[in-house]
Amino acid sequence: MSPISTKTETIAAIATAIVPQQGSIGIVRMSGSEAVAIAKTLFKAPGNQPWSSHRILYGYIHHPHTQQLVDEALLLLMLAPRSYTREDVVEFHCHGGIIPVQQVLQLCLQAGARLATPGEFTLRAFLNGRLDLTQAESVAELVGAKSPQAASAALAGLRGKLAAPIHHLRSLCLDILAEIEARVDFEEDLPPLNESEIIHQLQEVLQQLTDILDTADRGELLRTGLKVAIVGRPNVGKSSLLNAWSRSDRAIVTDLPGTTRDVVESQLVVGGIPIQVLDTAGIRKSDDKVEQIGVERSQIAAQSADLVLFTLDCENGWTEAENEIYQQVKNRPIIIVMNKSDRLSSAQLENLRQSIINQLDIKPSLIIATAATLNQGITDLEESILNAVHTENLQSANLEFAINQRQAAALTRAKIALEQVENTISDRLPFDFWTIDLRGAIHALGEVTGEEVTESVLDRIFSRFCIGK
Ligand SMILES: Nc1nc2c(c(=O)[nH]1)N(C=O)[C@@H](CNc1ccc(C(=O)N[C@@H](CCC(=O)O)C(=O)O)cc1)CN2
Ligand SMILES: Nc1nc2c(ncn2[C@@H]2O[C@H](COP(=O)(O)OP(=O)(O)OP(=O)(O)O)[C@@H](O)[C@H]2O)c(=O)[nH]1
Ligand SMILES: [K+]
Ligand SMILES: [Mg+2]
Repeated sequence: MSPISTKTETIAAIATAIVPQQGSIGIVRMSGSEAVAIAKTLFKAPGNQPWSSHRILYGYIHHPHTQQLVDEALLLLMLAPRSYTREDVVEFHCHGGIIPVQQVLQLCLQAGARLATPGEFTLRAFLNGRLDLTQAESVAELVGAKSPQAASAALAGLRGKLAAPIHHLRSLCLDILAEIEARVDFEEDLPPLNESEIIHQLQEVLQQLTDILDTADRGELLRTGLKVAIVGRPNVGKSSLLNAWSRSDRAIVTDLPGTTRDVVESQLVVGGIPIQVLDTAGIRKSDDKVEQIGVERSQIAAQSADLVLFTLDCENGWTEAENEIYQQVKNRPIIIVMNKSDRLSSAQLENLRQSIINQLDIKPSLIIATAATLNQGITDLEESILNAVHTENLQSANLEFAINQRQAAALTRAKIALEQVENTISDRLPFDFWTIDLRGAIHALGEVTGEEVTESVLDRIFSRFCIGK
């Protein structure tokens, strides 16, 4: 055990995904004061391989009492403070699957370690000052990333690209607070406050906060993504569209109207945005009890979607049936999909497009043509979706990280508090009033970095991690 580490409970967990009969290597890790001592009772390294930090040892894991052989493995030792948690860390790199790692974990627990709670390794990295809270949150976001773009934003966060400016802004606010507080306590002994300088600094902080807050929409898109519902009357080709788009046979397609009875889901990624696509039952009045429930579910799906792909059959054009359904969904963001475009000449298609534009008063970029069964128009569909969610702003954002909802909420509180300070100054209220809101802003910034955060907030954040992280 390294001299600077104090005694800590030793935790253990399987750090890799466990899948029966799969995964060539599985890792069990331990962190805490007893990690090395426990490892030494389980792991025998032939020859004289030194147990020194950042070394890999080769050997065998045995049951400490029966000497029963459990696995042939590698052991990685990282001694405090040079480890992820800043405590002594031992990793057993075992054979994959589920049996070796579970047996090794059991041995660690029997030898005195306790099973780690979700995110507890990263919690320790945070509590021991290796990561601030934004970096710790980025770890979970990186693991949960559904696209390379989401991973890249998380990695920027992990590398402190958000932490650095927030720490900087907080310390600027602390400096301003100190300046003002000095006047509250010793007004007579000090030169007068340079008010315009303070106002200038506040404006600077507010501008940076605004830039950072502008990454929230991108964060939301990259993390949560979009729910897109394909809606329309029966037989227009909704399920065919889902299949063409997801390059699968996910949904049943037949020439019978009323084929889809329940909502069918598929996951896609478009421009880095995870998209949950819902194919729905064609909307019409029906005496069939099952179909009627399906239609109700279509309506619920449309209302819960971020975007509705309102699909029609080009051959039938825009009919009264379309009008009726459109009335039900027009409160949602909509893209009109003219499917079965292969059934029309390009002149006819253009006429249909124009008549829809005239009737609905809708932006031309929100009407696209597809021929689902021929896999045509999918690229246009995706472009139109990215357009509809304004990703041009998202891509030009020159900040690599993207804040999450918790961070956005706290930064908004900080922004409002600083705007309040500006008001207090222009209203010429006494210094005490300035400091109240300034402290509020400092506190909110501290909630982002984790310098001022309650146990329950930490619990909420780390409980979303997986075990072993
Ligand atoms: N096997 C393994 N792979 C892994 C991890 C791990 O813990 N184990 N990681 C876990 O998430 C990530 C890598 N992150 C890590 C971050 C810091 C340290 C570490 O030991 N840092 C020390 C020593 C640095 C040095 O020697 O220069 C330090 O920062 O003091 C290790 C892994 C991804 N891959
Ligand atoms: N020519 C042509 N036929 C299509 C196209 N898309 C779908 N179809 C055909 O239209 C019929 C209905 O397709 P589906 O995908 O089942 O339509 P749906 O809207 O899901 O129908 P319901 O689930 O019954 O509401 C099938 O026979 C498809 O092969 C297309 O782009 N062009
Ligand atoms: K059908
Ligand atoms: Mg269908």
